[in-house]
Amino acid sequence: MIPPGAPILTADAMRTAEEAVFARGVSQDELMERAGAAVAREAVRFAMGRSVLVLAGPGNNGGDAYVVARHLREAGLDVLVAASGAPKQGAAERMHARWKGPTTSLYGAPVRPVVIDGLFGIGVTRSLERSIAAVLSELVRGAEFTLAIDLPSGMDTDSGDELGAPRGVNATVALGALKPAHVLGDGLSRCGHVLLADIGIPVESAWRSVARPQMETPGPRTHKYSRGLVAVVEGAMPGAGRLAARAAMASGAGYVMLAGPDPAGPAPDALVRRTIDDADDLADFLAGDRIDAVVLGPGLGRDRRAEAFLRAGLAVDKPLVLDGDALSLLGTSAAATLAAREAPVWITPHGGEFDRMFAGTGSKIDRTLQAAASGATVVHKGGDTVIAGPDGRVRVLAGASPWLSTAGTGDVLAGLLGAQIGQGGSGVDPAAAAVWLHGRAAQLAGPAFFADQLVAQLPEACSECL
Ligand SMILES: NC(=O)C1=CN([C@@H]2O[C@H](COP(=O)(O)OP(=O)(O)OC[C@H]3O[C@@H](n4cnc5c(N)ncnc54)[C@H](OP(=O)(O)O)[C@@H]3O)[C@@H](O)[C@H]2O)[C@@H](O)CC1
Ligand SMILES: Nc1ncnc2c1ncn2[C@@H]1O[C@H](COP(=O)(O)OP(=O)(O)O)[C@@H](O)[C@H]1O
Ligand SMILES: [K+]
Repeated sequence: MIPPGAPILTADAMRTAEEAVFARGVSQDELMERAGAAVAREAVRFAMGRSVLVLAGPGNNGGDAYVVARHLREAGLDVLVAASGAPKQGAAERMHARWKGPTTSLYGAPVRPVVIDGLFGIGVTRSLERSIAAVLSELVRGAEFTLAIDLPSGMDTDSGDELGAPRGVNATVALGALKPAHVLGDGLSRCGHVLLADIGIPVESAWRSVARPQMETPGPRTHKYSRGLVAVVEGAMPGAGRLAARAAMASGAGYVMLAGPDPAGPAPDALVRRTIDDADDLADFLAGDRIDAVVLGPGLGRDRRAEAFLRAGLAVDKPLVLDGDALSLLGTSAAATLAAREAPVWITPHGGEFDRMFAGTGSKIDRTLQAAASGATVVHKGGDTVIAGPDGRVRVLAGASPWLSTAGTGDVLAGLLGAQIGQGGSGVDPAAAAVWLHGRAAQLAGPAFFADQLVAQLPEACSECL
């Protein structure tokens, strides 16, 4: 569980935000006291009177840990600090000096039912030594509940790669803002529930976790065309196009058309079918005045006809979603092709498709932003779905149901996005709305669902946004 709509800051950006607070006259001690008090408030609730082992490292994460230990002791709990080297300077050293309770070495610390992990936070620069990682892992495994201060110790803050962090942390209190490691990669399985503590650091960030969108209830003047006409292009695998079309229908589109060489098929009857003979025919159809958004790629195929359909789609001056086979066809020329297009375009690659289209360096957020420099809004899917716009805005949905890893759920997302952009909106906002609805529908569907059943949950997910 990740706090929705929360800012995400890199380690450097967090330090800059912290400096601004110091420049306004807040002392380092005051900020550390706030951080420790915020973590202690959560820790007391979870400890429920059990004895606590506070792990304290040599840096500021350790400084926070000594504050937590003091508060928990004042609350009447039995607290033991296990230190890996005492802090030598600054606020952390002063917090260490204020700790009057028992302290032991990290090595040889006893297992206790509650562990507070304050060894390392955003200052980790290299993999933990094996001996530290092993002790940490053992103490966490032996505990009934572990709460990490800012991050589980041994995470790369900006990429979410684990650098020795233990498994089994139940909750993490993110200080001041989320960091990429709370929402990316290994962080998804290492942080447990992520709680966010406001410690009075003003944070500005173009990067945020996805929040529940606000949808509009149709009014007396609404008609089917004003709610968006979405055209879904069907190809070699008709089921995929139909899933996308049904997802658009079940998420608020006023009118959905399925266009392809042979668009007949099972219900729903409300889906309007249009036979397309060739790419010229498709271009004429898509250019029609009424069409607000085009979805192209699910089940399209990769043959010459599919290529021609893709060219026709790219040439149309309408908001466009490219998914699946369309992305495979774009391949390594994706960035150039997308940059050449003037009308808005969204692409929805999974990790494999993304890697076939873009090189890129850095974290998943960095690489998705680099891809969005092509002018497309990029929805880089996975357990951590990263949405990046050409304007530099980023939205991340972390921790969606892993049951989504079933064929056709990507087609559903493409249709959902078609419905969102058919109703207006640009860049990351409609993409974040589509990804939220997709994730919520998956929660509602529970375990072991298949893509059709995900579509069935979309009206319920929409009802939560009204
Ligand atoms: N920024 C904010 O807004 C606020 C930040 N606050 C808190 O500060 C935390 C960041 O503190 P920080 O910068 O002192 O770094 P931290 O995580 O304690 O680690 C540095 C120490 O660990 C060591 N070390 C590193 N890697 C290692 C390894 N692999 N193996 C072994 N050692 C390793 C490193 O040693 P060195 O690399 O110098 O040898 C250094 O001694 C942040 O997460 C939050 O809790 C709050 O108090 C207030 C608001
Ligand atoms: N382990 C997972 N946890 C959360 N979401 C996942 C996971 N695996 C896949 N998903 C989501 O499921 C969808 C799968 O899309 P995709 O791979 O394109 O499937 P398909 O092409 O079969 O429709 C994406 O929205 C992705 O984010
Ligand atoms: K920590």
